[in-house]
Amino acid sequence: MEELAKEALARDQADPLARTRELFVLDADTVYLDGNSLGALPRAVEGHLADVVSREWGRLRIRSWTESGWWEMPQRVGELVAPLVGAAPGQVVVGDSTSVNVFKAVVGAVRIAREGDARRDELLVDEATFPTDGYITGSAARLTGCTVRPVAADAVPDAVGPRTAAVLLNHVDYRTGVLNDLPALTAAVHAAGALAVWDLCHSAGALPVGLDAHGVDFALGCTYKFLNGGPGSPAYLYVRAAHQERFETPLPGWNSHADPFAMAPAYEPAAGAARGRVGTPDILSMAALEAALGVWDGVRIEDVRAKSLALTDFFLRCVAAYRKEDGAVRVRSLTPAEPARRGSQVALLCDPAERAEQVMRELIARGVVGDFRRPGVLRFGFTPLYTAFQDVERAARVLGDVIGGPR
Ligand SMILES: Cc1ncc(COP(=O)(O)O)c(C=O)c1O
Ligand SMILES: Nc1c(O)cccc1C(=O)C[C@H](N)C(=O)O
Repeated sequence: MEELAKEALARDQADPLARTRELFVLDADTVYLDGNSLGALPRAVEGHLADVVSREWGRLRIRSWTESGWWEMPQRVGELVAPLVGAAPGQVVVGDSTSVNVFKAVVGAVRIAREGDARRDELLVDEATFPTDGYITGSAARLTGCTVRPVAADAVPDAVGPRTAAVLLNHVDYRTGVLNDLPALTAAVHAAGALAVWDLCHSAGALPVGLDAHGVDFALGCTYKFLNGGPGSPAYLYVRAAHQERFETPLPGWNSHADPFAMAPAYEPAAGAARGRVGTPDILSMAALEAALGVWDGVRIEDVRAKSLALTDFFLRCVAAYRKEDGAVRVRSLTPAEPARRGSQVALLCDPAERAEQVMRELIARGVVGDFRRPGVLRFGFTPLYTAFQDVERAARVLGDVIGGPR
């Protein structure tokens, strides 16, 4: 087993992304593998937030809406997210939560689909979706007179048809870490004349997305996972340039008006990404996100993907090497070994499932932080900008110890 520790050291020494770890606040005695839920704190955030609070808010006060660029922040920070998801400028706006952006995107997509064919009255939703997407799509369906049909992502090409208005899919499954085939599924949705809406929460910042290249219609995601924006940091909405003129938001707040300060009684939508705004943006959270996105300077998402796959692959190998066949708890990976099907997390199903929560508690007590999802899944997220191969080896070794005791 010393071999694996030696390999981890050598791989860290050769890692072209090793320098970015220094940009984060981490502690030496903890292996943090929960960046797929809440990313670690980038060092630059604290000083930037202090300045925004003390100078921009404290001294400039109301002037900051113009002088500190607060008003334009949703679009400006959107332009920082755009290259990470493969979007040319002018298509991404930051604000609100993922849940709220699911609502804007799904209703917007239905309205556009109906312009083409008023009979389209069905929404397909990834049956394994993170719950909020399903709940919100259900409500969007009731409001637009659609029905919702949950389907497995792989079954979308067979299920989508002439009645389908839009399909909501998750790029990476939050529970299993399965990476869905965004190019192929988007193409299948389009072949049926419907629109594709993608939730990128678990892929943005971990792997290339290619929204423009693959013709995605709408996309949204949170910024507190692999984009490290902080707890509750604002989400983003992508509306493909070709749809922006026809995008009729279901939440036409005054910030999305063509001339907000006209305070006009009649609504006239803004052009471009600003149409996805609603009300006053949360400046402090958005400021934290803006500073956090600085860690991407000079980083290529392709390099991040290469390291992500190397980390998850190495973790699967280490887990296989360190687990004991006759241990108290057996684990089986729900995350595909096939790289093209793998996001940036590994989900291990415990047998017996009831032991999983206790296993994760024990791991955390021993300095390895992942999370637990019912009924018996241990989730480990790998953030290439700060996860080291030595972290991976240590996490698997501690896991082997925790699950390897007598039955
Ligand atoms: C795929 C996915 N969608 C949505 C959310 C959450 O949305 P919100 O930021 O609105 O809580 C999460 C995680 O919390 C998620 O994993
Ligand atoms: N958004 C979260 C929160 O507000 C509290 C605790 C966890 C979360 C999460 O991000 C959960 C996460 N989306 C998941 O994949 O399970």
